[in-house]
Order: sequence, then C-alpha cells, then structure tokens
Amino acid sequence: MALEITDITKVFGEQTAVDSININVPSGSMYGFLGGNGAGKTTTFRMILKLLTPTSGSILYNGEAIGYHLTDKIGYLPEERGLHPKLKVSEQVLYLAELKGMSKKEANKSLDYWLDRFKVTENKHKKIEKLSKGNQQKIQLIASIIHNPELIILDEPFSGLDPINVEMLKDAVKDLNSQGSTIIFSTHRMEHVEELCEELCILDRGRQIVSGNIDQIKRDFGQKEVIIEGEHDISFIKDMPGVLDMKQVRNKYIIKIAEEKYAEDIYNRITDIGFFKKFQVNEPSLNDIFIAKVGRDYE
Ligand SMILES: Nc1ncnc2c1ncn2[C@@H]1O[C@H](COP(=O)(O)OP(=O)(O)OP(=O)(O)O)[C@@H](O)[C@H]1O
Repeated sequence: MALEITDITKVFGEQTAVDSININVPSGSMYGFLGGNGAGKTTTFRMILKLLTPTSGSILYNGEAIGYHLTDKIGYLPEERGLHPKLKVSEQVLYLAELKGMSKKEANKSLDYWLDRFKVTENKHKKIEKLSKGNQQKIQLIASIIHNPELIILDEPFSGLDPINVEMLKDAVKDLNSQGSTIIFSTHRMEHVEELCEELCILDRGRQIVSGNIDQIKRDFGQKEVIIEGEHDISFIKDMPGVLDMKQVRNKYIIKIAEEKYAEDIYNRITDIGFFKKFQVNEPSLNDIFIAKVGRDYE
C-alpha cells in the first residue's frame, strides 16, 4: 500500500470535518476522492501532506510518516491556487522545480514539454496575472508534476475548466499514472471517478460512505440494473420478486433488481412474450450506491 490512512479524524472547534476515515491507496493506483462541498476532501489532503495535524489517527506513506524528506517525491495541486501573480510563468515554475531538486536544464526541458502539451507555450514568459483562470490552473498543475513525483495529490484538478481542457488534463493525469505515479484526486463529479479511477472513496459531511476498488464495490453492492427495449407492454415486471424499481421512457424500461439472479427470471418471462430489441444487465452506478447508503441523491 502506498498510503495507509487509519482512523483519522479532524475536529475544528464544534465541527468534525473528517470523521474516523480509513483508506488504503495501492501503489500505482488512480484514486478518486468523491464528495460535495464540505465533504472533507481538502482537509484529508492537508492531513496527508502534514499541512494539518489530525485530531486522531495515523497516516503512513510506504510505511512511514510523510515529512520534508519526501518533498521531492510528492506533487500537490492545492485547492487554493497559489501562484504569484507578478512572476512570469517560467520564473515561477522553474523556481518551484529547483526547490524539488531538479536542475535548471532538466526543469526547463520538462516545462517546455508540458507547456506544449497543454497548448500554452506562448505564455512561457508572461506574468501569471495576464493568463486566463484556466491557463493559470494548467501552469499550477505543471508546477505540481514537473519533477515527475511518485505520489501526486490533486485537489479538484478539473474544476473551472471547459470540456476540451478537462479532457486535456485527464489525458495527462492518465499518462502520469500509466508511467507509474500513484495519483489521488478529488472531485465532486461522479463521472470523473467512474472514468478515471479503479479505486475510490466517497465522503459525505466528513463521513466515509464507501471506499476501495470500484468494481468490487459494485459487485458487493448486489443491486443491478436491467434495461429492456421493445414494443410490448411489460409493466407486470414491477410486481415480480426482487424488483425494486421500474421506470419507463417510451419503449425503454429501466429496472432495478436486488440481485443478478432476478434478471434471469425477468428474461424468461419476456422471451415468452415476443421479440425485444435489447436486454442488458448493468452494474449499479455510483449514484445508486450513494442513494442506498445515504438515503438521498448525490447532488
Ligand atoms: N481551518 C478550518 N477551520 C474551521 N473549519 C474548517 C477548516 N477547514 C475546513 N473546515 C470545515 O470542514 C469541513 C470540510 O471542509 P473541506 O474543505 O475539507 O471539504 P471539501 O470536501 O474539500 O469541500 P469543498 O469542495 O467545498 O472544498 C467544512 O465544513 C469546512 O467548513
């Protein structure tokens, strides 16, 4: 395990921002922290990075506490984007890269690569304050990954960007992960986690709702979704055993079942009726899991 978070809690005055969280982040994984406003994502990241001291609990990285000796191995994109507005892009990023132990030459080469990749090369010698918000975010991301860290922690890396830039940054994050970096990122968007991660933790108001391998979580959850498309009336299905919910949109039926075995019963009943264009069994969505555990919709 790269990161072992055991029973951490953070209390601010009256408020418990993070409540007894247990998380294991495997080495080389892409790990998503999913949660809405105030869920406790940023507070957890700050504790991992030792910017905040947990009220209780422990956090180990490769079996040891994170400290200054690991600075060169970790990259962090903070939620409060903190670039110096009056500095030029190159001055700012090269300075930070040198603090992380890179030579100027090496850092400059890497900076050129990332500026080109993020299509912002023309900004290299501009002051940060002259850049758009989205481009400032790209520069800040470059500053956090330029030294090729083995652990990358990104707080809301995709927020505030247009869809084209979100895709560009997602591709970069995927590449860094496939080259071996362990990546942890936070987001309030379920689809980012569904698309990018094999591991996740869902936080809600400081509580850990679920965590671990996403496929495993979905398998263990049990509930499935059956999609049927066809012209026949099959509304009787809603009264069959194991059927939790059924919705109809024109000739498409979306049926929630308690366990996969009920799909076979449904299949047997409808094949007696006639032809159907589609019969498909899907894994539950993260939203289904969230609703079942928390008792309300995710957003
Ligand atoms: N320094 C602090 N002092 C007091 N309360 C704090 C402090 N930092 C965070 N909190 C509170 O802890 C809770 C969790 O905040 P946190 O920033 O970790 O959430 P988050 O999941 O990152 O959400 P967001 O996406 O809104 O930033 C919030 O209710 C917040 O108000």
